[in-house]
Amino acid sequence: MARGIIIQSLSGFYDVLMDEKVYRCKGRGLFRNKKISPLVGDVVQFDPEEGYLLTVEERSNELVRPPIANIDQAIVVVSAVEPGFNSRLLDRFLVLIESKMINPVIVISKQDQVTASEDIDRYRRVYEQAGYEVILTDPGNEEALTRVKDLFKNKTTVIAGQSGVGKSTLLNALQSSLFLETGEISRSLGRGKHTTRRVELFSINGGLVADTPGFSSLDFDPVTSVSLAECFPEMREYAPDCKFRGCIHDREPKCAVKQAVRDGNIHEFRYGHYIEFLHEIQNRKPRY
Ligand SMILES: Nc1nc2c(ncn2[C@@H]2O[C@H](COP(=O)(O)OP(=O)(O)OP(=O)(O)O)[C@@H](O)[C@H]2O)c(=O)[nH]1
Ligand SMILES: [Zn+2]
Repeated sequence: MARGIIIQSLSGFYDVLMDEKVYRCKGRGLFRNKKISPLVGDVVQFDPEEGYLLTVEERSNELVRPPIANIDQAIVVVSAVEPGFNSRLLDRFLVLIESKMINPVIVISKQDQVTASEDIDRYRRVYEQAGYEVILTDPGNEEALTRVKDLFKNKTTVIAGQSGVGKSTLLNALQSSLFLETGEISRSLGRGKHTTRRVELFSINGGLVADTPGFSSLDFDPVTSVSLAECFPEMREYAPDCKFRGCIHDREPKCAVKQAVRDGNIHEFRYGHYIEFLHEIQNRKPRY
């Protein structure tokens, strides 16, 4: 019996990667009966001679859009300009990624077009202080591209970020064999065209990367008001010192998180976004 990772699925067939070879397999009635639908990223046991999937191993996580399982890492791309740096949107991506137990890394693109570099530098420091790895890139910066490339080793990675921030451009610069389409940003609409569609995992520097943007949906469905603070690494550090158990760091007295904001150890805009997201979650309509 052999063990591999599904890197592509197309109309009933699954391409399974094992030892740098791809085996085209069929699912089996077994899966349909058990209502298991194999996903790209699934670790499977399979029969390489007959070309059949046998079992799907338990997933560490899964996304619905794009449909992909067992993601270790998400590279969140935000651009410094066009579209301009948006910390609220970045924080939304970070919360969703953290809530799926995926490790986020922040890439700030288009550094070659930056005029007010001190602003971007200030953001870099805030996010580094919060506990994130931050890499400033542009297609000509070999040193930064090498840092990004080194992230992929032995991991399954998705690239996330708003349209037009340069996700395809970054992947192209990393591995020209990926040949992703890049679209000129549509200035009139202020957003790029969606040019990346399929879900497929590509080998890159000893790991796998999805060629489609991760997290096309940005609502906080699986996040509760109690679990939200755990999606902010700098809050995880202070929350155990809050006076009240179950403190959600909003109106409670003797809150260690709010104290850390006053002391300047947690950045104010990060806390502000936390409160915004908290109220959004508290006000969401229950679903029946
Ligand atoms: N000057 C400069 N332009 C960049 C950089 N990165 C991307 N661009 C340009 O920005 C535009 C959008 O880049 P894409 O790579 O298509 O963006 P994307 O995030 O893949 O967009 P979607 O496919 O819509 O999600 C293209 O015109 C790129 O040439 C950069 O670092 N510097
Ligand atoms: Zn608190």
